[in-house]
Amino acid sequence: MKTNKTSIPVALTIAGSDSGGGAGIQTDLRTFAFHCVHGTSAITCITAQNTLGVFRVDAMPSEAVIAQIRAVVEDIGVQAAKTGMLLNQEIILAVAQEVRTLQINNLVVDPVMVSRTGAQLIDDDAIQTLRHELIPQAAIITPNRYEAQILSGLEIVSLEDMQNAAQIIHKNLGTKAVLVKGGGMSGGLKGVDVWFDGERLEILRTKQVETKNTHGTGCTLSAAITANLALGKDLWTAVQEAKEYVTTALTYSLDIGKGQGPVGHFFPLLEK
Ligand SMILES: Nc1ncnc2c1ncn2[C@@H]1O[C@H](COP(=O)(O)OP(=O)(O)O)[C@@H](O)[C@H]1O
Ligand SMILES: Cc1ncc(COP(=O)(O)O)c(N)n1
Repeated sequence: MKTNKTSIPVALTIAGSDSGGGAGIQTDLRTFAFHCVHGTSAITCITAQNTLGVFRVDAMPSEAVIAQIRAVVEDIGVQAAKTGMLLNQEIILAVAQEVRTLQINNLVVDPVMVSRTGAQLIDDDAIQTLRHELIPQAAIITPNRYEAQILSGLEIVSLEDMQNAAQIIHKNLGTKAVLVKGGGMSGGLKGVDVWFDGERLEILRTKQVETKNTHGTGCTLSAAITANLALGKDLWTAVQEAKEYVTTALTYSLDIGKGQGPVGHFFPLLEK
């Protein structure tokens, strides 16, 4: 049988495993695949997790995280990368060092600290390291409401607060662009995100999707941005298209488990 040798963009996710398959590495790889981007991974930790919550977290040794990143980048090469749940200070330092040394470009940092169910997903001392070592190397960071509060020091209840937080985070943390996500907001702001890149302050609005099944929205959005960057799109286009992708995935979210089910990626197949 003849094989087709296909050249394809490659993206890397450096993140945690979600046993329930709704967030983390599992949803990142799925998102890459639905963008026709080859997905590679460096696993930072293993969570025992389902639609009801996170029950246990086991960290990978930082040397194992470093080895995975090097194995991928030195052989296959990546056009874009994202970070998700990095868990502790040692892993964040290791990742920041590798990103610098291997000159990984197009880095999307999803500063996973607190889930929308309120579960803390990172050690307290790791937040400072994330802020000073990794975020300055990012093309874009994508904090949710609670993460934006931690990074900006502002309490966020209104659209104006989201706009102020995006500007403060951009000024203080040295990233090229910031997207403050509104999934944790109330008062009609759930589908509303705020972008700031030092020049343009933009509001990305979509319809608010009425579903309890929102597990994995943040991971899906940052993975879709990463996939779009790997495909060669500029940052603003990558964000706009990723926002459309996550909105559709929410519309097709999966009613599985007893709690918050995951967003659904199978919409192109279901619509056939
Ligand atoms: N109910 C909803 N309707 C429409 N968009 C939503 C809804 N919930 C979340 N989103 C969108 O999903 C993306 C992820 O945001 P968010 O849920 O705040 O992130 P995280 O999962 O990190 O907490 C954002 O683009 C946000 O606007
Ligand atoms: C392993 C892992 N990584 C990230 C998240 C955040 O998920 P969400 O996209 O719902 O904010 C999670 N719950 N588990």
